[in-house]
Parts: sequence; structure tokens; C-alpha cells
Amino acid sequence: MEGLEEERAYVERCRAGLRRMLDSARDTVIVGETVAGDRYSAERLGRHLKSLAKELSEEPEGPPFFGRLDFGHGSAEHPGRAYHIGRRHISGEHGAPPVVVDWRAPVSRAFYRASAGDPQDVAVRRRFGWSGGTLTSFEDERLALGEQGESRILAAEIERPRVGPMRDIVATIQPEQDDLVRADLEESICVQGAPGTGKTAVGLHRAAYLLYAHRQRLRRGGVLVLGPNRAFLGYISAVLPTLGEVDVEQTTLEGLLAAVPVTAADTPAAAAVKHDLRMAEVLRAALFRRVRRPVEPVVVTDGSYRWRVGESELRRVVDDTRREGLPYTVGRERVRARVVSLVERQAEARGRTIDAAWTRRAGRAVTPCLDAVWPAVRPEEVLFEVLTGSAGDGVLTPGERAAITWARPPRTYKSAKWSSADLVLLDEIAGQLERPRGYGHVIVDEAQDLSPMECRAVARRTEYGSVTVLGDLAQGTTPWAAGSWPAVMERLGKPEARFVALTTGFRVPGAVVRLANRLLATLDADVPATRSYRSDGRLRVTRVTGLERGVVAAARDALTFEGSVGVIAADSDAESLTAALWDAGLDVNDRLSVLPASLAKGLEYDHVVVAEPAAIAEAEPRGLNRLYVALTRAVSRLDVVHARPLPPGLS
Ligand SMILES: Nc1ncnc2c1ncn2[C@@H]1O[C@H](COP(=O)(O)OP(=O)(O)OP(=O)(O)O)[C@@H](O)[C@H]1O
Repeated sequence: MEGLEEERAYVERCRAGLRRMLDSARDTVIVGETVAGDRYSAERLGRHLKSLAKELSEEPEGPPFFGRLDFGHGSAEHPGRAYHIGRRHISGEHGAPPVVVDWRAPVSRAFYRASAGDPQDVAVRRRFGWSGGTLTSFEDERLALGEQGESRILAAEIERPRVGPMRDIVATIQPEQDDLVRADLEESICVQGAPGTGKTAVGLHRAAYLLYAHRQRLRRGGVLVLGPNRAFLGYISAVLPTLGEVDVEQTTLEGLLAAVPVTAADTPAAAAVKHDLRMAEVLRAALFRRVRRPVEPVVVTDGSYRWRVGESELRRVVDDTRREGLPYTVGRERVRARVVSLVERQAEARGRTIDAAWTRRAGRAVTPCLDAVWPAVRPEEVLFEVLTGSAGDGVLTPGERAAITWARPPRTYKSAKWSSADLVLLDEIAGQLERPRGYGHVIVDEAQDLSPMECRAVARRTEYGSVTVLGDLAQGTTPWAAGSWPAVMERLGKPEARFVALTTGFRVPGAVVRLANRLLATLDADVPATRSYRSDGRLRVTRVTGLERGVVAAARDALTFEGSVGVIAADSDAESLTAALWDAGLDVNDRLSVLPASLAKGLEYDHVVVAEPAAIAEAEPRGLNRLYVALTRAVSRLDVVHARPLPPGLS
């Protein structure tokens, strides 16, 4: 291939550049550890450099770039210039221009966006093919000449067998995805995307892009990624570090709210009430009910003086503060400050000198009065009261109140056992006490499953930031799953968000998509159907007499192919199927896993065996949506194995 040798020589220049960067990062780590100065920034710098040194030294032999742009001579900004584009910037020698530009740099944008119809000054776009760290080929598109074809390198990347955790997609981000990845930090976005359209990938790459483009602004607040469960986080958590971003917090909502351990479970009826928006009102009322009408004056003794704020004046202070609608704890402190200043005025009028120590003393002297009229309180105490049945009148029906009332109430809030819905309620109360710390940007994956109360928990943390909300209404499996995106964005406090639909699937092959689309038509979800980018793949529906034997046979066949195998079954079948696979001599390990359907969300396997769809569909009220999730996890092959009739829509 003409030009391949030159490109290989260029690879060597890049590796030399990386080694130089590594050496200087190491030097700086050594120096950084010995310099004095602001400890916080020294530590941060040290941490950054160490992680840079670690990354650089871990991957010196990986592909240093994946693309190249040659601009035409007529380009205003880059006349006749060429740029190699990679996962990270690689500096040139002695202050020369970089040998590789970061995929997030402004100039790289054209790599993702230029087309024959709109070449954006690009004469040639080159994509490189690698085998491990060896450059094996490249493809050129002469965009200026109107040449743009199906890329084999792109198709190979999308169709490659999957093993291990999720990988980045920087080499092949599609234009509609890039548009979301590079959206402004101020902009909140809501993406409705069919299975495998790259929502998760878009969210993670957007995080990496924002940190690159707005590092200073995001330094304080930071970026948070919320995923549906631990298995999902394990699957995605390596993507951002490989893109050089180690400072992103990735957790589940439960992990974020974990103020107390979860040791209890709710009945479905109780959970439904606890996740209802009206609980915000119930909790607020229960909290502010603690504010009492003052019944006696405040008296502050100060040496031989006694200062007094009368009952009616005190009442006015409390009422005025109440009306300001401040968070509870802020309100309490506001009352303290106002009472102290009333005392101060009297003292000054009598010629006392007021200094900071005096004010502090007066503030302390007011505490007993505050404890009577605006007492300090813990979220657990308020929720304890609500769940022992002494709140909610006028807002909840008697039946709803009964549903959330503890059958056997604990003696005190300290011995209470909390459910995961209680965590959300405790967080709501904590948020009414004091505003929580906010993030600069929050990315919420599988957002269709958030309840209204959970949305509020996220909204509290994004009041001054923006959000990227990703989900698929058809994959909603919680009882409170969203029916429309504008409602979700309203609850998240971002009604002005941009709404976008992604419909090209990069995971699921055409034959599997057609089956899933048939089921989709029976679901009550107002979403566009998926088109598959992939024409390869295989679908097989097998009726068997014994489910376990059928699943074992399908798994054994699956293992003859390359890539990962996932057996997805109703939660109640997962254990017996695992045992059956072991008994048949198949190792359930990294390559072959058995997954309860409730944990399949967001994951993918090369080969998926869906065991007994009817059992998955029956297991819960939104079981058909769960089945839709299960059917759309396959990258190359799907086996549907059933002993019982298939649910309508699939048969
Ligand atoms: N532009 C792309 N180039 C290569 N691979 C891509 C691209 N976009 C998505 N993919 C791949 O397609 C698969 C599905 O992507 P992802 O998991 O982000 O989709 P999703 O929309 O979140 O799916 P789901 O709703 O089913 O969870 C992943 O393996 C991802 O790497």
C-alpha cells in the first residue's frame, strides 16, 4: 500500500514523542513531590502527573492515532496542513507543532463531521486500520472530489466481537453522535435512543469532551455519571480513564444518596407512594411542622445586663423567615442572626461595645429559644415520623398513608431499617434542610427508569449545572418509568433541554432488530423504531422440551464462536440455569455469564441466549419491556430458547 511505510515511520515519531512526554512527566512527578507551596494544588498536580505517567507508560505501544485530515490549499485556517488525530495529544519535538492532536480539539471536529456534500475544507480524510499496535492499512476519502464511501474500517470496528468491558468509540463517532458529544456546556440535552444507538457511548464521550473544553469551569463542580446498577458501572467504568479522564465520579443513584445502609425492602404499594411526587409536599410539611409559635420571650444575660426580645417581636421574626421559603437549616440560622441583631441594637443603645466575641456569645445564648421554635433536626427523625403514620393528611389518601406506614414501627429513628426508596426520601428531606453540593454537569443513563422523586434528587445537584439525559422509553422497567421525556426534563428542572432521537443501532444486527421491533409494537411506548447499521448477525428461535437442556445446547454452540456469551433468564431461573451449565461441564466465567434479566440493562454480549421469554415477561408488571431489553443485548447472534409458548408479539 503506497504511503503505508511513511505512516509507519510517523508512528515511530509519535512513540518517541510519547516517551519524551513520559520522561518529562516523571521528572515533574519527582520535582512535584519535593516542591513546597499550596499543598492542595501540589497534591492535585502530583496526582494528575502520576496518572498521566501511568497512562503513558501503560500504552506506549498502542495505536497513537486513528485518523488524519489533509486540508486543501484553499482552507482559510489550515491551508495545505495535515493533522494526525488520536486519543491524546502528543507533543512535537522542541516546541514543534504536536505530532498528534487530541480528538476533542477544535480541528478534529471535521474528522467526524465533514462529508462529500460538506467537505469543510478537508481534501482527504484518512482512517487507519490497526492490528494491536501495528499499523496495517488505511482508507482515504477524497471529500473535496466528492468521494465518500462505506468505510470497511468503520464496519469492522462496529462488527468486531466483544470481549471484556466497554471500549471507547473515538475513532468512529458518527456525525449525529458528535453533535451531542460536542454540544455546549450550557446546553442540557435529552436523548431518546433505541437499543444500541450509542447513548452510553455518547454520554461518556461527552463527559470527556466537556472536561477537555471546559476544564477550568468544571474544576469545582465536577462531572458525575449516573448508571443503573453496579454491573453496568463495572462494564463502562474503564472508558473514561482510557480517554485520560480519571476525575469523573461514576456511581448509581443509590450510591450517590447512600446516607444510610439499605436493609429493608418495600412492598410494591409502599414503593409506588414513596416515589410519587406528592411525597415532596408530605415531607416538607412534616419538616416545617416543627417550626412552632413562640410562647415566651428570649432573654440574653450579659454580665449585669439582661436583654429581652418579646414574644410578639420574636413571632414576627419567625413568621417573616418562614415566608422567605429558605432551606430549613438556613432559616434556623437566619432567625438566630435576626434575634441577635435585635439584642445588639438594644445593647448598643445602652452604650455597650459590640465585638465579634460578644456576638458569638449572644448567638449561643439564643440557642435554647431556637430549639423551642425552630429546632435542629435530622432527616431520619422526620422520615421516622412520616412512616409511623403521623403525616400526609390532606395530600395522601388514607390507603396511601396506610401503605407507607410501618407495620411494626421501630422504637426510635435510630433503630429504623431503611429501604432504597427511603434513601430518596431522606435525601429529599436533607435537600430541604440544606442545598446539597452541585455538579457542573451530570450525565444520567437509563433515565427512563427514574421516579419523580429520584428526578428531584438529581435536580437538586444540577441547579447551576447542565445535564445529559439518556434513555429509551421502551426500556422502562420500573413501575414509575417515564412515559414522556418532557415530563422527565421538567422534573429535572431543565424543561428548556434539547430533545434528540437516535435511531441507528450499532449493536444489534438487522434480523434481531426486526424481532425486537415486533415486540416494540406491542409495548405502550411512543418511540421511533430502530434501524440497524448491521446486516450481519444471526437469529434463531428454538422450541425445546426441557429448558435447561435447550439452554445448555445453545450455550455450547455459542462457545464455538469468538466473543462473549450471555445467558439472560428470568431472575428466578438464573440460579438453576447456572447449575445446569456447570453440570454440563461448561465454565460460567468471564466469557460465559448467566444474567438475571433485571441486571441486563445497558450490557451487551456477542452471543445472547434468552431463556424462556414467557417467564421474563411474567415476572413483573413491565415484564415485556424487560424482555425487550433482554432481546436487544446481542452484538452478533441471538438464540431464543423456549419450552413454553412465546409471548404475543414474538410468536
Ligand atoms: N459510532 C460508533 N462506532 C463504533 N461503535 C459504536 C458506535 N456507537 C455505538 N457503538 C457501539 O454500539 C454498542 C452500543 O452502544 P451503547 O451501549 O452506547 O448503546 P445504548 O444506546 O446505550 O444502548 P442500550 O439502550 O441498549 O443500553 C456499543 O458496543 C458501542 O461501543
